[in-house]
This record gives sequence, C-alpha cells and structure tokens, in this order.
Amino acid sequence: MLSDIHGPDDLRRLSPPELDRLCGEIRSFLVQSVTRTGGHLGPNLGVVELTLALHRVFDSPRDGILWDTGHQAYVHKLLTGRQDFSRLRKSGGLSGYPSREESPHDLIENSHASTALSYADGLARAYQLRGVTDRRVVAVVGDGALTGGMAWEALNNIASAQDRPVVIVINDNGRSYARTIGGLARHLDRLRTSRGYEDFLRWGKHLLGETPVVGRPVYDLLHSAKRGLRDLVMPEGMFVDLGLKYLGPVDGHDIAAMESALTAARDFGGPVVVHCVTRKGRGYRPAEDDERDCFHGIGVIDPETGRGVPGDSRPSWTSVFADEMARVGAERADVVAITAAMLHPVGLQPFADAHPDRVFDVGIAEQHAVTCAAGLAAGGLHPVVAVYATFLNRAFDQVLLDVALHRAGVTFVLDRAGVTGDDGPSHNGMWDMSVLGVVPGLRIAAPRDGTRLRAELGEALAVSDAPTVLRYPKGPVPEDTPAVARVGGVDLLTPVDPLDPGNDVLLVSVGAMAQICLETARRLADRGVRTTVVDPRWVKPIDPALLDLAGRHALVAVVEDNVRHGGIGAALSQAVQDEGLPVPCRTFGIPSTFLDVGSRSQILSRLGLTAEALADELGRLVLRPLTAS
Ligand SMILES: Cc1ncc(C[n+]2csc(CCOP(=O)(O)OP(=O)(O)O)c2C)c(N)n1
Ligand SMILES: CC(=O)[C@@H](O)[C@H](O)COP(=O)(O)O
Ligand SMILES: [Mg+2]
Repeated sequence: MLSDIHGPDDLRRLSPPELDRLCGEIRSFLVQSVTRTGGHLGPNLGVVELTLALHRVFDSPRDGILWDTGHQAYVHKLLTGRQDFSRLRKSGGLSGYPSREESPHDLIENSHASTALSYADGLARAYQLRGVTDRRVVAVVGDGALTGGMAWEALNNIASAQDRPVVIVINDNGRSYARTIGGLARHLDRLRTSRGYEDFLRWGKHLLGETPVVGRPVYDLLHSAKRGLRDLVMPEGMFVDLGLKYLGPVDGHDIAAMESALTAARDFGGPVVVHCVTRKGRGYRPAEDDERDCFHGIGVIDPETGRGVPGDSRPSWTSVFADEMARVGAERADVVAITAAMLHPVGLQPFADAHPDRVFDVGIAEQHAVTCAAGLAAGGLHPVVAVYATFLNRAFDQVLLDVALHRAGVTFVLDRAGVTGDDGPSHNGMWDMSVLGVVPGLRIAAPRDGTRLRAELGEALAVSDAPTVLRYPKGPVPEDTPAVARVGGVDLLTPVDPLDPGNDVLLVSVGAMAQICLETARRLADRGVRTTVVDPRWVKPIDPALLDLAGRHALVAVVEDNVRHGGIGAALSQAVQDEGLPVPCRTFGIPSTFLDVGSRSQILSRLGLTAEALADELGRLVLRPLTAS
C-alpha cells in the first residue's frame, strides 16, 4: 500500500482497515530502513497515525503543516512523495529534516527546537492581513520542544487573537530524549491522565439519564457548569487559561479519534490546542523498551535485536569528557552541571549517576541554562553548561551579558563543534568561535586530543572570574599528539627551531585540525617548505607568544573548524596587524554559508580542509611572493 501513496490525496480514499494496514507497512519500512542508515527512528515511529490523520484532515501544501525541530517528519515525507530513504542524511539523499528543496509540503528546515509556533503565529498573521481565509496553519510540537522559551513566547501571541486560527498539535510522548522535565511535563501528565473527567461525564450522563424526574435537569445543570466540573475533576488546563481552546487528551495512535479532534480543530476558527498522547518508538519493542531515549537517534543497528553493529571502537570526544567530568566531580564538590534535555548525548550521564543532585536538566531551554548557570556561579558553585555548539547560538545574549558582564566563572563545554555533517546545515557547530569571539573576558580552548581535553577542562574549571569555553567535534577522539616544546601557552608540534629566521610557514592548528596540519607540514617539507606547526590550546585571547612566532615566519596560516569570518584566523590577523608585523596571514576555515548534508570528511574535503589541499595552496603561496594581507 505504501508504494501506492504518492501524496495526501491517496490517503483520503482509504478505509479504516486499510489505514491500519498502511500504518503497519510504514512502521516496517521505518524499522528496516532507518536501522540501515541511522536516524531518528523513535520519534517517527511515534507519529505514524498522527501524520496520517493530519494529512487526511488538512490539505497540505495549501494548508501549512509545520514540524517543530523536524526530526519526526519521516512519515510526512513518506506520504508526500518521498520514499527513497536509502541515502537518508547523506549527500545526495533525503535530508533528515523537512527541506523546501525536496517538497512544497515542507516549510521549516531549521532543526533547532521550539520554533514552529513562532512560524505559525507569523504565518497566521500574514494570512489574516492578506485576507487569506482558505489556508490553515498547523504546527506539530513535541512536549520537549514545549519546554523551550520561544514556544511560550509564541503561545502568548497566538492566544492574543481569538479570531486568528492556528492549530497547535502537541505530540506528547512524555519524552525529549529522556523523560521531559519540569512543571509543564507534570501539567501535561495531569491532562494526559485526566481521563477521569471524560469518564465522569459519561458516567454522570448515564446515571442521571436513568434517574427519573430530577435526573435530566441535574445533568443539564452539571453540564452547563462543565468548566466548574472540569476544575473539580480535572486540573484546569493552562492552555484554556491562556485563552486557547483545548481538545484532548486524544489517543495519538487512534486515527479515527485523531481525525475527529483535528477536524474540530480545523473548523474551530481560532487558536486551538490538540493534545495528542503518543508513544515514542511505538510498535518496535527495542525502541519502546529503551529507557534511555526510546531510540531517539540511532546509528546503524541490527533490526532484529536493536543492538548496534560493531563500529568504531575508539573513544569519542564525548566519552573522554564524560569520564573527566565524573573524575572532577569527585574532587570538586563545587562543580555542577547543566544540560538542555541532552544529558546522555553531551556526556553527563556518568557525572549524573555519581552526583545526581549536582546535575540539572532544564529542558530544551539553552537561554535559561546559561543564565541559571550565572546564578549558580553567583551562589558559589562552578557550573559546567554542556550543550552542542550550534544550540548555544540562541543563548548569545545570556553568555554576553548575564555571564561575561558579571565575570561569572561558568564553563561551557561545546560538543559537536565544527562540521558535523549528516544532521544538516543547522546542526554544524561552525559559528561558536566567531559568535563568542566578541565576548569580553571569555576564554576559548580548543583541545586537539583527549589528553588536551582533560588538561584544558581542568584549566577552565580553575577560572572563577570569567567564562571559559571548551569546544570539540563529533566522533572518535584522535590519537594523542604530544607537544615537542611549549612557547608561552603555545604547544609546538613540530621539532623545528621556531627562532630560526629561515622558517617559511607558521601553521596554526586550531583544536581537532592538528593531524591534518601535521600531514600538511610533511607534504610541504617534501617541497622544501619549512613549516612550524603550533597548537595555541587556548585560542582566545590570542597568546602573545603566537605573535612573537608569527613575526619570525614568512607566512602565517590558521586552520580552523569554524567559519573564517570572525574566527581565530581573523583574530590573529588583526593582532598581527595591530602589532605592525609585516607577515601575511591566511585563514583556512569554513565560508559563511550553509553547508549541504554530507559526512564530516566529505565536507572538510569540499572545503579544502585536507592536508593535500592545504599543502598545495600553502606551497603555491610560499613559492609566489606575497604582499602582507
Ligand atoms: C535548541 C535545540 N536544543 C536541543 C536540540 C536537540 N534535540 C533534538 S530533538 C530533541 C528532543 C525533542 O523532544 P520533543 O520535542 O518532545 O520531540 P520527540 O522527539 O519526543 O518527538 C532535542 C533535545 C535541538 N534540536 N534544538
Ligand atoms: C534532532 C536533534 O537535534 C538531535 O537529535 C540531533 O540530531 C542529535 O545529533 P547527534 O546524533 O550528533 O547526537
Ligand atoms: Mg517528546
């Protein structure tokens, strides 16, 4: 049946038994395909019926269906003409998120959470202003995404106009990765378990309907006092208090119930919440039973067992951080940790196991995480905020003014810094050193291997009067690259006399680019070009020793896994100019563009960030007379 579905229209002719069969086929397809490619299996298994019902009740793409975060849009893709998942999240294949390039049914490509309701508010306002009345706006938002502040900013605005229809579908599976935290989660739970209210009404109607004479009037009185009754039997939904119509809780796996609720919402004519209760990983036992995150995001696994196939056995950057944090936690009682709903992905699980009262999961709320950390520091603790580099973008103001202005001793650990690749353009951690580069007093370390990660984390935790940052990429940590000497705070990685006036290139390696830079130096040596490779370790502020070294070379080249604009290369070039040093500087990094999907190595190659390309370019520059940049 699935292969006969080429668009939403093909769904509308299906009978309930055919729909059930289609759901089964979709689940089988997801398990068979996503276990082969990796991806967000759990979230998508949980929205099969919900997505079918949405596409039967609404008329996409005329009606806009917005997916918050978008990691749960595989079923939506299957139903809108995209069923080749063989190259999911790979170059030339389907994106793991909605993509306007792929389909007119896709509207939001940003994979950062909690944005869909703001898009929906804007879209609805635009339609109202333009007098467009035949296009509906639907936003699907997870209970996790609802813990993001933007979602509440949007809800406040959506609720401000009772005549501006927006359909808000809450996909409540009780989880982000782990179980969703906080007051909102408790409220949704109360709503979810408020079956009592509906049952009470049905019981009352039956009982009173059987009671002669007084029965009917009493029932009518009670029903007219429904809201009061609701308060009595069920905690009044804050959504209703906000001014939103609330429909639910609805079984998100019951297509008929979903269609009934969505139809009522569609025709309501104002802002309405449809609260759907679903199960992450539904229909695939290994995912349903996975207590950690219900197979939120998986690599290649055995579909039969759900177990990962043997992969790279090297430790990851994340695991090195995880071990070091657990070790530090035993030594430093003042060190606490904050995660934005990603305890395990950022490596805080061991620390949390050992010190459960010293780790705080704030939900998908990076802005709150940062300023809460400033509060923790003000309270005499040393907080470590562990987030993916790209997600810190949305908390820039908090880093700048709530932390740095107050010279708060907060340490930010940015995982997935640099090119991540397969998770799409919005997931690369490629902006952090430029964004944070302008923050006064903030210091940035970019470890080149596991030993430097442990050392630089310790150095960061020793700073109590300024924010510190460690940033490292996704994937396996490379073999250690020992320094042959240290000049100031700068590690020399090649055994050359840095003071020899015959040196050609000072190659400044930032963080994880060390191995590439050393291979580049070897290739340049074969061409008679003498290269000094250094790792500054702390890349912000610029180490004076680096300026001294720069003045003793014919060319300075910086290689960084960050956008060139405003990165370390730009900062060093500016410092070299400010010092009046006549040495030309070149920066090799990421251009200010959104990177197409690909593996990390594919993208680094595309960008010329390989030893071969760097050696060619530097060889050409050294052999051709240069003017200072
Ligand atoms: C700003 C931001 N922070 C963190 C993430 C990482 N992330 C992706 S999905 C997810 C959990 C989403 O939970 P929910 O919205 O409930 O969707 P579900 O997976 O349960 O369907 C998180 C934390 C993100 N995409 N964006
Ligand atoms: C959707 C989302 O933001 C996360 O699930 C992200 O895809 C995880 O990335 P990693 O797979 O690199 O942990
Ligand atoms: Mg959820």
